[in-house]
Amino acid sequence: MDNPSVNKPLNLGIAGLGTVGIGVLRLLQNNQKTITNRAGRPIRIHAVNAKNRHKNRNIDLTTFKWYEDPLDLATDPDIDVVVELIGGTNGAAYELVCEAIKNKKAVVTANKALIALHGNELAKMAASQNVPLLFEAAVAGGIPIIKTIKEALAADRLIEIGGILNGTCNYMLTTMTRTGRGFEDILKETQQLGYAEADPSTDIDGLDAAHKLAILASLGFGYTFNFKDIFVEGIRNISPHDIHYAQELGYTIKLVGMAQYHSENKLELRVHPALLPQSSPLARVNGVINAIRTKGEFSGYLMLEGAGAGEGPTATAVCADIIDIARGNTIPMWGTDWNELRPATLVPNSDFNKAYYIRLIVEDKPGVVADIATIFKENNVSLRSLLQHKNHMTTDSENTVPIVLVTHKNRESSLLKSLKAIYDLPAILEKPIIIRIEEP
Ligand SMILES: NC(=O)C1=CN([C@@H]2O[C@H](COP(=O)(O)OP(=O)(O)OC[C@H]3O[C@@H](n4cnc5c(N)ncnc54)[C@H](O)[C@@H]3O)[C@@H](O)[C@H]2O)C=CC1
Ligand SMILES: N[C@@H](CC=O)C(=O)O
Ligand code: NA
Repeated sequence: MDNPSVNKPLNLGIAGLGTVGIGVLRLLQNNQKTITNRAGRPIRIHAVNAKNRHKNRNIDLTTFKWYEDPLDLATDPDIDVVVELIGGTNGAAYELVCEAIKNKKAVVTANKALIALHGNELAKMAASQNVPLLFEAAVAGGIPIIKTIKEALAADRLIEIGGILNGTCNYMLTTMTRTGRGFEDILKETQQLGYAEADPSTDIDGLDAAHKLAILASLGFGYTFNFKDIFVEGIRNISPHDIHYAQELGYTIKLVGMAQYHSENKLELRVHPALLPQSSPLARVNGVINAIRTKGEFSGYLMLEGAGAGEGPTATAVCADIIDIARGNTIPMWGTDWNELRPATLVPNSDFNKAYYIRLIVEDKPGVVADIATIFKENNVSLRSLLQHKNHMTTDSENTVPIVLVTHKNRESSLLKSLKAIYDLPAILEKPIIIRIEEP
């Protein structure tokens, strides 16, 4: 087949020279010959942009044109593809992507926040200008999950997608589990490794995982929904004590992002810490590694695991998109026309139906356990186990004791109602800790 663009170089304009941007420059330089062969044409960096031209990045930028304003990349007639690696949803990144599309440039971005919040609007713009907009790096860095859903699973209807979507949280929880160290202590170390978002609260409070989950759900199920309706809870309240008790019960604590198809126009999307049975495949995914499992009506279960963040893996995903554009792959952004996506509502957490881990700090005196059990009974919450632990959590009182409860599957509204009443008991000394249990 004749391809008019064979051997014509593909010219890139790259905005953002941080962890991912520098990774892309290095990868394109190191593997230039292989990439040219596989792309079928040379791929050249024409111009770059970042906030600070003079920062030492240990890489030679003198052969590229430098723009002070990222929007100049969108209007430069010599640029074919704008690569947005700035991050964030407002301001520079959004404007650059819109301007690039308006100027009929292909766009590659690693920006999950942008795609999660403005994806459908951008898909519509890209379709109207007939340009590709690719974002493999935006979900789970180097794991080729976007391509897998869009291409390999294109024939199937997915009913579940989820897993471990944030490398920073997974690294932190893994290190807390291995060392018994506390949350704050480990946070700084994680930031230095280059995995965390510019504002680490985006990672720790679950927002980054929610961005990725929203993209996976739109792509995999074919729906749009209100991003704010995703249930999101981060890992700030996870203590080494809960990690320890969970281990005693045969579980590991991970931050999970789960999307489930419930019925026509109804989806369940949630991000929260969860107790996973130690024998489950996700429980064994440690460190900065991410893992995503899909369940399709015909394909069944499929799990992909790999580096969800970091310079090399993320750059590989960005460059794969660039190579796709060079090859002329023009699959629409959501794998289907943007106007094929239907609106869905999301299940509120009060309607979740899960098993729960609960930790209470109680005054050790007769009748407390009976009072707790009565409240659960009144609210129709069924318990699976109750363990009273020797107190190694607090030093202030010998009469204080942790109680760890595990429930069967219950409606979350009933559980929350019970816990509110339990917290009102005078013998309950701290706000109850609740962690959902994710069982296969
Ligand atoms: N770091 C990682 O492992 C991963 C990051 N991502 C995504 O990739 C994107 C980039 O992330 P990082 O490289 O980690 O960020 P970073 O903070 O290391 O780099 C951001 C770059 O953008 C530039 N920049 C910021 N504001 C700008 C503006 N107004 N105009 C021009 N340039 C501006 C900065 O100078 C810097 O060069 C984000 O969307 C992030 O979510 C995706 C997957 C993994
Ligand atoms: N901050 C993210 C980086 C990539 O998406 C993470 O920790 O997973
Ligand atoms: Na990816």
